[in-house]
Amino acid sequence: MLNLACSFRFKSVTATAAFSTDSPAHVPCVLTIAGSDSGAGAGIQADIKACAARGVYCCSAITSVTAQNTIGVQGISTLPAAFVEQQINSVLDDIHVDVVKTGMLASPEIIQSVCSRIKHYSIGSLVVDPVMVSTSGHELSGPSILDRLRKALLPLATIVTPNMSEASVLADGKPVNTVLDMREVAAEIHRMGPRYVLVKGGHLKNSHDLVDVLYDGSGWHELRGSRIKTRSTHGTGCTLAASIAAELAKGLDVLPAVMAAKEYVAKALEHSSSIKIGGGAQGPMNHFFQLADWGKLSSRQCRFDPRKLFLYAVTDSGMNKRWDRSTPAAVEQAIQGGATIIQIREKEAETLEFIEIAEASLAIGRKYGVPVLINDRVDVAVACNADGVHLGQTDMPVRLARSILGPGKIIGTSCKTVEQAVKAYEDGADYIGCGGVYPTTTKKKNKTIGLDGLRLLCEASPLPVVAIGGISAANVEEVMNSRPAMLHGVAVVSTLFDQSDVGQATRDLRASMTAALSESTAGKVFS
Ligand SMILES: Nc1ncnc2c1ncn2[C@@H]1O[C@H](COP(=O)(O)OP(=O)(O)O)[C@@H](O)[C@H]1O
Ligand SMILES: Cc1ncc(COP(=O)(O)O)c(N)n1
Ligand SMILES: [Mg+2]
Repeated sequence: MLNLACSFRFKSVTATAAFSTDSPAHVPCVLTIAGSDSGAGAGIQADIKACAARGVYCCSAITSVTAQNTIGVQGISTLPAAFVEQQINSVLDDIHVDVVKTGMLASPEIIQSVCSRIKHYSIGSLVVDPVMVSTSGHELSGPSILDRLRKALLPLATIVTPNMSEASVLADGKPVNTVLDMREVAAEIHRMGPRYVLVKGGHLKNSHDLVDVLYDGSGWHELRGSRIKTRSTHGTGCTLAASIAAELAKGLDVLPAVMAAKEYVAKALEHSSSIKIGGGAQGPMNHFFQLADWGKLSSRQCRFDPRKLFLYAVTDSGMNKRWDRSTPAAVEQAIQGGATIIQIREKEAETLEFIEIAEASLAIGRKYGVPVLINDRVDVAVACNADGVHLGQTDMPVRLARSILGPGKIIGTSCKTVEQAVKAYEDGADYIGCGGVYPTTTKKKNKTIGLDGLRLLCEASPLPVVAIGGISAANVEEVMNSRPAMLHGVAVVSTLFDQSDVGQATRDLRASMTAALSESTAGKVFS
């Protein structure tokens, strides 16, 4: 548990501001203009759920009402454009909306009305999900809308998010079957006016990985994720677009917003594979898999669980080479021995080799549910969709890394002083690595702060702390018995990896930690 005394001291200023009556906090707000899905897996219903799950308020203007379920679409009733316009006026005349998101717009007249309202209310952030065919394969908007979509709506869009078949239709039937096709069609659609184009790869065939391609007018970002085996894919596109709108409403730039939204959709899919709603081929997702209160999520996705810091294994390429074993093999042995979090530290590897090592280690971590972080290299972490990064004081600043990685990734940073710890908290870090507690050869020129330095920082830190530096089974009891309030674990390098048997070394360390815990008298910290 976090020590409230410590965290309260640093949060008291924030807490006062957050609860002061004279300036109520601004709640990020999205207006979705889309169709209703009676099955509630897609459309307006998905948008409102996704926004709520992301901590954002969502208003709605309904364009069509569909009789729909997990089997398909049984009927569509499209509303008059004037009434869609009236709904939009009602919202925007009264409520401050940060981002507008459009879904199913089934007539050219409705598109015209939407464009006129976007201009009239000077909406500066617009996410267009060009819904044409539902995931169940039913046409939702026909070719009659294409002209207005391309010429009137796309030029107003911050980002447009077609799936592969929608991208093909927008590009006059150009085949879109491969990632290369996705890159090319994204550039073609970009020429129609949107600032960003995200071609979604959920329908990529014969590919273990899923790739979404984001094009910003000058370069492409291939956002990879593993395909999740589930029937609960109804509404994935709506949910992604609404989540992007929610992240933009919270102030993220487009790339981090897309990445945070992808992360959310992937987690929702992972948590939905067990739910069984409806009898059709595509069931809905569980948007609320991480139920949390409004305030917490709007600033950051679910809080980092500090228990993950308990036995923190930091790999070392030199040691693994010395013992003639690959880093992924060492990672698996450490996890099997009881490591609770992994950091891939590759000081000599070239970028490609680092990415390959990281991807292989991530696959192992995901198999055991153990987070795998990347040391220093945010670019490598983005490239392999790692669970997060650990940054030194001279690496990329935490605040910048947070803006790139979004709220869903774990960011740790090394601190020796209380000032560094407070700044890490203010900049959005999840935990602090504090050391070197004892002299160590693993990190050159590393000032040793001793147990006193560790205790001093832990007592003042607003974030969970993991101790690092020369820690082994021989001295871990002393570290744990010092029991500073925010200490949640120990990070070790040579104790595990400069050994012939990593698994056994990990088990020995864990046994010493468990023994120290059972004898300790101070309050529970290593929970
Ligand atoms: N089975 C899956 N596993 C992981 N991600 C998926 C899966 N299916 C879709 N996605 C993701 O969901 C988002 C929506 O993609 P897609 O399903 O192609 O859109 P649509 O629902 O509009 O057809 C994309 O980010 C895509 O990568
Ligand atoms: C009313 C409505 N709007 C949009 C979709 C697209 O759903 P998906 O996100 O699966 O492409 C849908 N099926 N129904
Ligand atoms: Mg879609």
